Amino acid sequence: MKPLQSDSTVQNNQVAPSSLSRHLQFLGSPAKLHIEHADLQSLATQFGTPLYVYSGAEIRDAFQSYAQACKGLAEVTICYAVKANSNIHILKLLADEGAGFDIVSAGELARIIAAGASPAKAVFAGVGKTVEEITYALNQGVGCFNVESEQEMHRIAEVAEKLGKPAKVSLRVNPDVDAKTHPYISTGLKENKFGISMQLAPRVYAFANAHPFLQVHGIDCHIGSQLTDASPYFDALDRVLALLDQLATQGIHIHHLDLGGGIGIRYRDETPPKPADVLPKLIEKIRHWAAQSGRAMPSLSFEPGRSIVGNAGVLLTQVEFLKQNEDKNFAIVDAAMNDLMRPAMYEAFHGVTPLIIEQDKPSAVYDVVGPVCESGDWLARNRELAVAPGDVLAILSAGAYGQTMASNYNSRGRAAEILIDKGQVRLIRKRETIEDQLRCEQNL
Ligand SMILES: Cc1ncc(COP(=O)(O)O)c(C=O)c1O
Ligand SMILES: N[C@@H](CCCC[NH3+])C(=O)O
Repeated sequence: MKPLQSDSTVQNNQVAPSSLSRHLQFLGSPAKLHIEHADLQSLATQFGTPLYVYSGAEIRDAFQSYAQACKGLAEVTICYAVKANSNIHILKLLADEGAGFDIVSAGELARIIAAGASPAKAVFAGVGKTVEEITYALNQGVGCFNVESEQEMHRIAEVAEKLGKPAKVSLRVNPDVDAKTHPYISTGLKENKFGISMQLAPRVYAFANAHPFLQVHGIDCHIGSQLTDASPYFDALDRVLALLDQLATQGIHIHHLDLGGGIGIRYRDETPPKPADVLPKLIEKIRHWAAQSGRAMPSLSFEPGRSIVGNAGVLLTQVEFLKQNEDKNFAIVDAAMNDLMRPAMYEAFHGVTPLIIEQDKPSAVYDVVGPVCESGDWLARNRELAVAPGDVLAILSAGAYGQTMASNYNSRGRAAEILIDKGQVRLIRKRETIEDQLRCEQNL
């Protein structure tokens, strides 16, 4: 295959070494990619591709980086955002580490229950909670609803009254700050659908405070995802604290702050802040505010998703064909946009590397594309890769919003998932079969 002229858009070599994490390393000669001590090529041979593989140690380390950043500073619960990766074995691992959970649907609540976690440690966000979802959550004893509209507050009150079960509520406020991230994953601007405006919040709190079946628990604010700059967190916190002062003058006292998730990860060359860079400073600001206004320090929670699991996972995919059209080379692989939606949806960058680095193997510049019938079905563009048909590639930083955003488009089954943890290789989700896909449409 003729190598293309390299230009500045070409990603030289297969992988930005910085995207390889502590538990994802090339070992041996020839260099083979490993997660902890498991050889990924052997896993691809044993379990087939496409295959998601996660490092339990990486997930634990990432979770502990949050827990340690807050240790001794305040009463803090880290509520892992289930939408990032909702495999029940990963949820169990995190529950065992002490995580609470941020959920957005009855399905996510059912998953944490299946994982053996306590619903009381779950906060339920989302702009469109149905009566059925609210009923289920109250019956299961969900910790708190993060309420996103006045209408939703009324609905929760009605359901709670009907069931005779008081509901704990926090308002998710929209602070109208720019999280400086991709517009599709910014959530804290007034043009976004999320949260209640600062202007409306006092009225909704007053309603909740007066209702016999609502218990005002706290305030919640999540401004967006893949944040690489910490300053929007501080802007949002300033606005939240100002609102709390205003509410206090109405006799509404808030004792819990949920500051959301959103800390980014390195996909290519980003330098996102670490929890230890951000959380202690946020906590210090809250402590200072509480001391100045003569209040007790509130309890806190954070809702990280991507930064817990993103760099703990890779997607393994086999090269089926190398193809050349005009002046473009394609590496056609067996994973596609239905397995990893992020490139098609956000033009997101993911590092790519062959699992085995063979010296002297000729390289060329490829677009790595899947078999789905869409021109947008690409996983990586303009990458210099030394590959041949049959080789297996790792798509890096695929642990968050990978499998959870997967679909059956083109009637493709979802990939299998493997967790490497404490020296063991565990299949944590079977590959979806054609029969699995047909089940909901047959024998009706
Ligand atoms: C309400 C809420 N909390 C937490 C998260 C987790 O965000 P991230 O994965 O960026 O940490 C999200 C997703 O952006 C969210 O919508
Ligand atoms: N799906 C997004 C993140 C969305 C965050 C949810 N509010 C991504 O893949 O980056």
